[in-house]
Amino acid sequence: MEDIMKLSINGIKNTTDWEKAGIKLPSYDVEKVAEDTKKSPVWVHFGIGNIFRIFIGGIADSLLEQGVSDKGITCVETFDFDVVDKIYKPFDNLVMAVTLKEDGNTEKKVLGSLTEAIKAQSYSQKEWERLKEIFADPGLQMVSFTITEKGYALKDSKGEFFSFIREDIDNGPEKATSAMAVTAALLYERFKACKAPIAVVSMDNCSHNGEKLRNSITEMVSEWNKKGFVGNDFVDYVNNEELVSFPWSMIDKITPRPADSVAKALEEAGVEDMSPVITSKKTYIAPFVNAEGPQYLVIEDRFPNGRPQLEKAGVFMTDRQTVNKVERMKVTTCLNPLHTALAVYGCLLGYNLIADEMKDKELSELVRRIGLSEGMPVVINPEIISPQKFVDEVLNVRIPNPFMPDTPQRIATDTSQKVGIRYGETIKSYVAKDGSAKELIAIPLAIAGWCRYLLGIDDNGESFELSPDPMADELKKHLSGIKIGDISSYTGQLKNLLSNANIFGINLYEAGIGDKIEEMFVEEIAGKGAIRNTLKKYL
Ligand SMILES: NC(=O)c1ccc[n+]([C@@H]2O[C@H](COP(=O)([O-])OP(=O)(O)OC[C@H]3O[C@@H](n4cnc5c(N)ncnc54)[C@H](O)[C@@H]3O)[C@@H](O)[C@H]2O)c1
Ligand SMILES: O=P(O)(O)OC[C@@H](O)[C@@H](O)[C@H](O)[C@H](O)CO
Repeated sequence: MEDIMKLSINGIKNTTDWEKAGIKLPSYDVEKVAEDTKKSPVWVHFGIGNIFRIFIGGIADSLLEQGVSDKGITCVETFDFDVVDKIYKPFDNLVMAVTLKEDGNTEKKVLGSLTEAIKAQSYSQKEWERLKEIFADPGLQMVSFTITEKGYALKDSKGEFFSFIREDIDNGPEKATSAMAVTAALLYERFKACKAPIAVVSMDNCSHNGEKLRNSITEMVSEWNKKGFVGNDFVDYVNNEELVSFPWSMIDKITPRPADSVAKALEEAGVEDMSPVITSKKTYIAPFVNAEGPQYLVIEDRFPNGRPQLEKAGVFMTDRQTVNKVERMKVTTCLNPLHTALAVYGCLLGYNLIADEMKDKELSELVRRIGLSEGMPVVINPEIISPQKFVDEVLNVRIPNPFMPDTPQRIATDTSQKVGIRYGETIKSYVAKDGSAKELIAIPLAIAGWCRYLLGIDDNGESFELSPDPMADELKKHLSGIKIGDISSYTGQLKNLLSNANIFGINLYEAGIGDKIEEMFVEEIAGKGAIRNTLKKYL
């Protein structure tokens, strides 16, 4: 029996057991770093889930290990308070980072760089006052975000404010609840306290993420201004990029939900209480995070109050144009569109592991065509990373990594929020180049697959649970009346969806592929096995 090791500040004091188990520990003084960071915070992060913990937390850990920084990250959650209560507090904010290599080896390191975890609840005076204090500190340099794409949205697909955003607008900064309102309210505190500059950095997978974050924050502030909650001087502060900058970024590291197999291996090595939890808000999280080794973070170097030496931890610091090119390369052509195709077809064809799908002749061909034949011709080379090398690594090393417990079900989450970026941008590039996107086959097939996925019935006729999506109810309504095995039940139900430029970034009929997608979809509802047959026909 191994000695029991507890992931806690006291637990990691007995270094020998951890070393014996092959788990690296922080060489810096975790308690001192936490104490110093609480006294003068420099970096706050919102959306403190899996990728943040291993990748951004790993960057801060690396800077501490190298001695180029003596501060960690202050973690803030606006959405899922269970994350703080179940995963941060019981483990003294420590993270067990597990890297799953392609050769089957794993690297394990405890990260001590997450120094405080705060629930942003404006109704809880203690936590709200603490947040105000942090934002009032002139030394605070940056606030970053991984709150998922939907965390930035203020309006629904009809262009109306969501009801929770409407409440945030009506209730003003003191009662903010959503991530955007909380951020705007805390920037207001900073403005009132010191007017010091700050960088507000989205690290989510959305195209032009900095612009998206900026638009949402400035819109919230403008609505509050109209209602008299904040003055014009604050509006000017938030709109002045010399004072409040919104750098663009590109982030890349496949970070699956925590796997039971990894929890078991850690427990067998002697680390106690490693079980994953699924919170009531459906965050899949554990005291550990499992992820692949490759990682890329590219950030626009626009930090008006200075910044940690991120480049020392492998972050590419560059200009906005280069970030935009890298981001387009990854999110719109070389990685995420492939992922979404594998997500929807994986659910339809009964897969539970992305790596297994790469052994499937049709699915492997589908993503090769999306990335290599259809995506690559419209990629603009960002120079700092080679698109060809990048896509080759994605297709041949990263997605097929058999040790990565990544699932189509995870990637299928919130697809309605992503299709516009993952496919719409490439479709628009073809329209700009050739006048239409008619020559595309694999991308329309991926979109038809998503529509077919929304029926929640797989290729064997068995029903499956759709992954969460904020538009799920609305989308299901679009498809009402469609029956598998009865192609006459299709009477044009997809037309509203496929013509919705809010979802796809472009009206797909105007792009010349709406009819083709309908045709593929109808072929896919013909009966059992129709999805497989359709893939074979087109690939
Ligand atoms: N996991 C990956 O492979 C990966 C890779 C690159 C980029 N990303 C980006 O990071 C995001 C988060 O991924 P993750 O793996 O950490 O997910 P996760 O589920 O582990 O964490 C998501 C975090 O965002 C918060 N959140 C969710 N919805 C929110 C909302 N509406 N408003 C505010 N906060 C909200 C959650 O509470 C949680 O803290 C992704 O959506 C993507 O944009 C993820
Ligand atoms: O994180 P999401 O939900 O935007 O998308 C799911 C995956 O495609 C994504 O997480 C990838 O794993 C990631 O983009 C790789 O860097």
